[in-house]
Amino acid sequence: MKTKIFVDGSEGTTGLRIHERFMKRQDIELLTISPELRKDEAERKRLINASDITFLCLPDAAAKESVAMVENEKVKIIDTSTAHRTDSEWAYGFPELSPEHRAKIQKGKRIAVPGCHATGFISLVYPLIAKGILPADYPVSGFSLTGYSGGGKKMIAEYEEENRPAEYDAPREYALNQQHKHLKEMKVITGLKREPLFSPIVADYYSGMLVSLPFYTDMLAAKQTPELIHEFFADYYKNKLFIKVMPFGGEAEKKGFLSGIDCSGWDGLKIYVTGNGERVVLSAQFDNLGKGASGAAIQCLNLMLGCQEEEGLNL
Ligand SMILES: NC(=O)C1=CN([C@@H]2O[C@H](COP(=O)(O)OP(=O)(O)OC[C@H]3O[C@@H](n4cnc5c(N)ncnc54)[C@H](OP(=O)(O)O)[C@@H]3O)[C@@H](O)[C@H]2O)C=CC1
Ligand SMILES: CC(=O)N[C@@H](CCC(=O)OP(=O)(O)O)C(=O)O
Repeated sequence: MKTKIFVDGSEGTTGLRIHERFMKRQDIELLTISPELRKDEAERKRLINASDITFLCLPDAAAKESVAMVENEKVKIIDTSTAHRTDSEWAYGFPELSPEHRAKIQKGKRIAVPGCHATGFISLVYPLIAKGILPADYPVSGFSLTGYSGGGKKMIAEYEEENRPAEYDAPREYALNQQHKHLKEMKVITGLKREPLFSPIVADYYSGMLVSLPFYTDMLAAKQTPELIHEFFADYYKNKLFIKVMPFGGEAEKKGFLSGIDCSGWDGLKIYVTGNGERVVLSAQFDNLGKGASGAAIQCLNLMLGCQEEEGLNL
């Protein structure tokens, strides 16, 4: 029997990507909403309760409203918004972090898909804290480059507007008040004692991310070198389809540049370890719309359905 799926917010950036990926799948029956009714509460409620699994691709407030509409206790929810990511009743949709995360997604009825910046940050910090390499009270800081699709339909329209301001031609730092919406999940999911100092930067390309976090090696729990940290990550993410730890001293270092766009259109995440004996930089490179949003959401769905984890994804 086919799994009935409804995408609430199917005309948004993330919703469209999720919808597109289902077009080719034989195991799924898509429940669709008429465009003119897509914000109609009664129609959304009807479709949510008629589905086996509903994806929420909505702003936070609307995502909370949708969850409150669930009356059919069999309905499972995969929420791409920030609304439920630190709620312990929800599974955090990042299966590579630990066997416990994977199991909670497989058995779960409520799954929160990680935020895009948070995906890169947590892929780097969670393993280091879990294995005692990074003290939980380390003052973690970092920055993150993102394509403008990370800002959804509104930001896409602003960047693609013919008479846009000249400042859009250059990368722009934001979240200057240090209150970015992903800080909470970065702290709660990794176990850090405080929220990191985190500076996102949006630039003039459609999609792709590069999250980079610097560390002093002598402030880590045991004597570390970039080579040892590289070995650690390669082992931690060994045999993971969606996470590749790139060779130490490989192509990127030979070129001398890491780009924010390299993983655009790909659903996995690459990790780089660079630096020297005193200072090491860990970087996660991926697509904000792939492993940072719709790719991660579909990966969670596949785990819940018990099918191939990579079904319908670009790897
Ligand atoms: N873009 C990205 O890289 C990522 C986005 N996310 C998250 O995914 C969610 C969706 O984001 P994104 O796709 O970028 O946003 P968009 O703004 O592109 O899309 C949101 C969609 O939700 C619709 N919508 C708004 N309110 C309601 C409502 N009350 N009922 C039904 N539909 C509604 C909007 O309608 P309308 O078309 O009229 O505007 C729009 O189509 C957000 O929570 C976002 O933070 C997560 C990870 C990455
Ligand atoms: C460029 C840009 O504005 N990007 C968004 C991130 C999009 C995202 O990941 O949003 P969720 O938290 O809902 O997952 C931002 O930094 O707020």
